[in-house]
Amino acid sequence: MNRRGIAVLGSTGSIGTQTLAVARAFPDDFNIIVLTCGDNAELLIQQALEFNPQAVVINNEDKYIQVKEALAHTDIDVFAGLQALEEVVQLTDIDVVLNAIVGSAGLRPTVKAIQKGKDIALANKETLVVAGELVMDLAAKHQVRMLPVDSEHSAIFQCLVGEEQNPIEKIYITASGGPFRGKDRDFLTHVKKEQALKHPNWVMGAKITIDSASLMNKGLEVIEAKWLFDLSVDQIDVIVHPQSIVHSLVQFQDGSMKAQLGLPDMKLPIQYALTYPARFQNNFQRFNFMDYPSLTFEKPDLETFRNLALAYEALARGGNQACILNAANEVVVDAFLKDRVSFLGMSDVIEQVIQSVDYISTPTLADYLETDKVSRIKALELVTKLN
Ligand SMILES: NC(=O)C1=CN([C@@H]2O[C@H](COP(=O)(O)OP(=O)(O)OC[C@H]3O[C@@H](n4cnc5c(N)ncnc54)[C@H](OP(=O)(O)O)[C@@H]3O)[C@@H](O)[C@H]2O)C=CC1
Ligand SMILES: CC(=O)[C@@H](O)[C@H](O)COP(=O)(O)O
Ligand SMILES: [Mn+2]
Repeated sequence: MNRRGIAVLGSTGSIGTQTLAVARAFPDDFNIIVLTCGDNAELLIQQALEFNPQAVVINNEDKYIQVKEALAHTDIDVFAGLQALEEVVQLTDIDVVLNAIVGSAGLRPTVKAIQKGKDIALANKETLVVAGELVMDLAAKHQVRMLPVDSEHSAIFQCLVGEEQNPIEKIYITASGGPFRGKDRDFLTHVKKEQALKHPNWVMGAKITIDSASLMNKGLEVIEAKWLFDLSVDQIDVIVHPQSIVHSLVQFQDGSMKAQLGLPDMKLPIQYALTYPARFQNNFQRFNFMDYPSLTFEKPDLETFRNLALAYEALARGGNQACILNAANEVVVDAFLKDRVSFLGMSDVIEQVIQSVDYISTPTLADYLETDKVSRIKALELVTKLN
């Protein structure tokens, strides 16, 4: 494989730092061209000094001077703001844009990168939740590869290698069930962010960890899978698997099922997205059957965890519904992390926002951006009213 030029969007986060750990292990194979972050200037500077990219972007414009001054003795170009993010993803030496931004803020840079013909390694599931049809059509038009980083989608992607001629009958997306698996609504009435932030198997950023606890993460992943693998809603099932060892399964037309297994470690799906179709030797910890004598499976509880049902409904209705769901969810998760809404209140607000924002059947990019904005305003209003 030629040395691959990589842009890491969201390099200071959980996926971003693990991506750089992978890049660090294979300096002859990966060349970091761009690093970007939201707010964490100190870590961005440290990463830039280690990887010597062509450009860095910090979204928070107030921190531009701090980064600029710290890198003044280097050749690294320093930029700030969303517009700059959309420009740097187009740099000639970039082959793959690994998008590890959290939230719908990841959509516009993904679109720009695709339009410039860059392959996308996608952790930022919100991009496909908000505008899956538009993004996948654009990727097909520009012959760009959409390489999943999300562990379940990477698992499905790996199961599909060599199966290009064989239609999928069904996929099973596994869910850990989160820290509140088996709990009832009485229990959930009183849970606090400290409890919700304790994921049983994965160490991740705060937003996705809350999504896992509320099962919204699984809802977003159902939508992400629909677009990545071109499936209908009834071909996508969720199965709770508390050990997070089976990362997802594909069932083919003859009833045969393939699964991908491994320890819960995001470095593997990140590495596979960057080396695909090759597999590189590494020293990640190996699975030991004796540590997991029993792998178990159970049905998700959609009545207690309404977010998963809401996501299925939004996907079935189509248009801008999943965009509304996602925007409302981003607002309520932020509010929950600030103790401004209760755990169960999050689904109440999301449901009300979906009911109140106008439906658009075939949205353009501008429609999605406007829907995202309007839905956030509505969700904020409802959160404020609840307080
Ligand atoms: N963590 C995981 O294991 C997994 C994550 N994912 C998905 O990957 C994505 C990233 O998740 P994760 O790494 O956990 O999240 P983190 O919160 O840890 O990191 C998010 C990154 O995005 C940056 N960022 C935040 N807001 C903006 C913005 N408005 N504009 C530009 N950059 C921004 C942050 O910068 P800063 O910190 O400097 O503010 C940080 O670098 C999410 O979509 C998540 O669902 C999917 C599967 C697993
Ligand atoms: C690592 C990863 O891909 C996460 O999306 C993970 O799946 C979250 O765990 P849950 O199954 O609890 O949502
Ligand atoms: Mn996942």
